[in-house]
Amino acid sequence: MSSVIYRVSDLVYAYDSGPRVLEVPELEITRGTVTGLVGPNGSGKTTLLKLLAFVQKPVAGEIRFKGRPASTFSEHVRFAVTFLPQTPYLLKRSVYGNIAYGLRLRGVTTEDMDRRIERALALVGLPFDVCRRRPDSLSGGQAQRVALAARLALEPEVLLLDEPTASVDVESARLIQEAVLAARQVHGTTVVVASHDLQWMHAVSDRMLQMYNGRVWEAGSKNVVPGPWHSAGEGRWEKHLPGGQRIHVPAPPVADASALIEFGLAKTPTAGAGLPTLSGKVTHLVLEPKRQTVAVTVTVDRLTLTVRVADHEVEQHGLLPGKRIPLFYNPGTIVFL
Ligand SMILES: Nc1ncnc2c1ncn2[C@@H]1O[C@H](COP(=O)(O)OP(=O)(O)OP(=O)(O)O)[C@@H](O)[C@H]1O
Repeated sequence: MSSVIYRVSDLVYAYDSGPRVLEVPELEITRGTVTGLVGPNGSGKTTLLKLLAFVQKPVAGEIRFKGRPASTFSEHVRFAVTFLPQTPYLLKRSVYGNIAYGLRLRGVTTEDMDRRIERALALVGLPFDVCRRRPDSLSGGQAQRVALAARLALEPEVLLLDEPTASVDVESARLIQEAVLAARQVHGTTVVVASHDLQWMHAVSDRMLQMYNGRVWEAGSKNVVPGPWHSAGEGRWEKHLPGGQRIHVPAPPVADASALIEFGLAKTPTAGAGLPTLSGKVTHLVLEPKRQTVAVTVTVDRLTLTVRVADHEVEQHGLLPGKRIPLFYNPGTIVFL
């Protein structure tokens, strides 16, 4: 069995006849992993999740699921993939009725039903007697956990979650995190989750993808740097930062295009030798425990950039908030979005 569960190629999506809101030349998702999608509002996270859920049809390109091309009506994806939208809808019936609904559709028998519902509720930290309650008597966090339990009860191969912790309390966010990790561990569920909660994402995801303007790339040291870019003559282009520093780029397609730039920590005399550098101040550090890395946020004039370093480098180089550090970049590798 291949370890790749999704293989996306040349995917394009646009709503009605509007502009392209998603362009993914290639993307693979490995079975049994948790992939986090991060990006600003409108960057395309929900759109990508809906395409992976096969509830929307791409304008162009293909999504292969378990090695086979899949469409919105494919039999082999219908029961394998389940999607929890940002504001899940609970039916006007008891909690039990809500969770049982999907199970009945899949032909689960009555004896199995109670066992699966109890197990799913336990995964999200709710007792079985919540079954009698009506959705309108639940708090926002409980309702979100019931909606998640309804998906977990299906023991799906793929669980797609859109902002599962957006409007829940801290305890619910923790329980949702545990439920996601348990689903992966117990059933080998592949999870793709979009969230703005970076700390939460770092705790659950094996891999993080960054989205911006409908594009996707591995999150890490790449930063979106907005224009405008100014011509410096002789084919040279640069951004003028308010403190007087400049970022040199290849010719942009339009003067206000955004550039994708990878920065490195110029920590030794040889790292980034010969490449241009910027001087910035460390503002905060976020531990990424699963990767044993730390995301270092650095402010360069008024531009906020992120650099990823191995966790041992933090101590080694005394990276503390307030410390001034040099960052290098390679103008030859810069692309425009
Ligand atoms: N139903 C729709 N009709 C037209 N355009 C849409 C529709 N839904 C989303 N869009 C547009 O598609 C783009 C991507 O939106 P999407 O909801 O996928 O982003 P997102 O990253 O999930 O945002 P958020 O973090 O706010 O949920 C945006 O420009 C948005 O305005």
